[in-house]
Amino acid sequence: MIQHMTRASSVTKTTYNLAHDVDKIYSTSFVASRNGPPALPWTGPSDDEPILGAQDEDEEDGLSLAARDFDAYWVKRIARDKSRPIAYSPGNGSHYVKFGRSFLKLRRKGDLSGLGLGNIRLTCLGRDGGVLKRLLTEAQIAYLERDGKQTSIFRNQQSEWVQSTSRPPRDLATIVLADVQKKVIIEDIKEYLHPLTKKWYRDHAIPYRRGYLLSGPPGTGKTSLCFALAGFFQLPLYIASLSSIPDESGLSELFAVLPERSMILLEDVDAAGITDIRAPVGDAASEAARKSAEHRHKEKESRISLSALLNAIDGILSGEGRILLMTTNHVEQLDPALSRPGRIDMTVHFENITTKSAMEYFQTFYSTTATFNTTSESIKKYQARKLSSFDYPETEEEVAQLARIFAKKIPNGEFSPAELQGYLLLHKYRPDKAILGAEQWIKEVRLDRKLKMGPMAATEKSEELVEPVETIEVTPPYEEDVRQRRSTRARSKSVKSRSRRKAV
Ligand SMILES: Nc1ncnc2c1ncn2[C@@H]1O[C@H](COP(=O)(O)OP(=O)(O)OP(=O)(O)O)[C@@H](O)[C@H]1O
Repeated sequence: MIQHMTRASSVTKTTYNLAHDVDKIYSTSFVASRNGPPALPWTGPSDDEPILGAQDEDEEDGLSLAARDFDAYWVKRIARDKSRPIAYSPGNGSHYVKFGRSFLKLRRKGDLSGLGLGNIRLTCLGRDGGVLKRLLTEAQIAYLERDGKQTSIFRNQQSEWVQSTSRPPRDLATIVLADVQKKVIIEDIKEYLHPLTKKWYRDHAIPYRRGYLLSGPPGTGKTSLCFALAGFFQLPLYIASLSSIPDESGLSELFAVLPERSMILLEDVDAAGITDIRAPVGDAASEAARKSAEHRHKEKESRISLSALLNAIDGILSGEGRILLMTTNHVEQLDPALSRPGRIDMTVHFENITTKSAMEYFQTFYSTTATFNTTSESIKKYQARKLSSFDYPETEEEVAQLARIFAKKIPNGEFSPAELQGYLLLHKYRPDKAILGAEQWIKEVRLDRKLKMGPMAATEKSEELVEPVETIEVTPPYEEDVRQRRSTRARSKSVKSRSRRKAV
C-alpha cells in the first residue's frame, strides 16, 4: 500500500527484507537475533562494529576440505556453527534510513520474537513517492536473485502461514513413478495454469480451482512428488496438517489468504479424525468410510468437521487459482464428499516398489553423473579412495547392468521406495555390496515386520517367513558379471588404442 501525503509519502510493507537496499540505518534501537536469516544481517548500530560470525563457506570448499581431512573440516564447521552470525534489525519504534540520496523514516511494529518482520511503515519526505517504489522494486529483485529458483515452503502455525524454508527444487526424475503418470499430472497442471483455461473457467462461471489426491502406502513418494511439482512449476508450496489447525475459522483463514498460483498440500487427510461424516447410508464403500471416520473421530477428537473442510476447499471465501494436493494412506476411508469431482479432479495412486521400479531407482541412486559431478581434484581423490576396493561403474550402461541384477532380487510390491532408499543409503558408494546384501536385507525387513506384528501374528506368519526369498538366484553370479564387465572394458580399451595407433 503506498500512501501519498501532502508532505510525506509512506508505504507499509511486511513482505520483503529491506536489508539489501537501505544504505544505512540511523538508530539506537536494534534487536539482535540469531534466528533471522544469517545471510542478511541488517547494518549494525555502528559501521566499526563487526557483524559476528561469517557467512557459510562455499559448499564446494567445505566438501574439498572434508575430502582431504574430515577432522579439520569438522573443527571448522563446529566453530562456525557456534559463532552463528548475529543479525541486527531495527527494534520497534521509529528509525531513519538512507537510501541513495534520500532519508526515509522507518517505523516498525509487531512481534519481534519470530522470523517475521512484523509491520514496517516507511515514509519519505516530499511529494514524490518514487523513492519508495524504487526501494521496493530493488528489494523484490534482491529477493528473486536470492530465492528465485528455490522452492518456498510455508507451514501453518496455528491459523497463519509462516515461511519455513526455501530449498532447491527436487528433480522430478528422482521420483520413482511411472513416466506416463508423471506426464499426465504435469500436462494436467500445465493445462490448468494456462491463461486461456482461467478465462474458460470464468466464462463458464466455474470456480477456477484444481485438486489432486495422492494415495498409497507410507513412504511411496506422495509428499516427494508434491515438492518436485512445486519446484517444476516454481510455485510456493503451503503445507498444512489438519490436526495442527486450531479450529474451523483458522482453516478457512488459511485457505482464504492463499495466493493465486500456489500449491497447498493437506497431508494425511484420512488421519485427521474429521468430525462429521457425510457418506450416504447404504453402499458398502460409504459404510466403510463412515465407520472408519467414526472410529477415528472417537480416537482423535479433531476440531475440524468435514463440512468445514469442504467449505474451506470450495467455499465462497476460498481463493481461486491455487492447486490443492491431498495425500492419504487409505483412500477407501475418505468420505466420498471429499473426493468428488470438483474437489478432487485427479487421483494418483502410488505403490510399493516393483521389480521394474527397483531397477530405475537403483539406476538413479548410483548414476555416474550424480556421483562424479565435481571438478574438485580433492573430492575426486576422496571418491577414488572410497571406491578403491571396487571397480565403480564408469558409464550409465554399466550402472543399468548392475541395476538389472539388483532388481531381480527385489520382490514385486513388498517394499516401499522409502525402505529401499534406507537400504541403499547403507551402501552409497558400493552398488556391489547393495547387490550382495539384498537377500539378507529382505530377510531382516521381513523379520522386523514379524516382530512388530507381535507374538500371535509371528506364529501365524512364521511359515511365510522361513520361506526362501523367491528372487534370490542371480545369473550370472555377481562376481562373474564384474569379470565380464572388466574384460569388455579391457577389450574396448585395446580396440581404442589399436585404432589410435592406426591413426598415428
Ligand atoms: N517414489 C519415490 N521415488 C523416490 N523417492 C521416494 C519415493 N517414495 C519414497 N521416496 C523416498 O522416501 C522418503 C519418504 O517419502 P515421502 O515422504 O514422499 O513418502 P509419502 O508417500 O509421502 O509417505 P507418508 O504417506 O508416510 O507421508 C523420501 O526421503 C523419499 O526420497
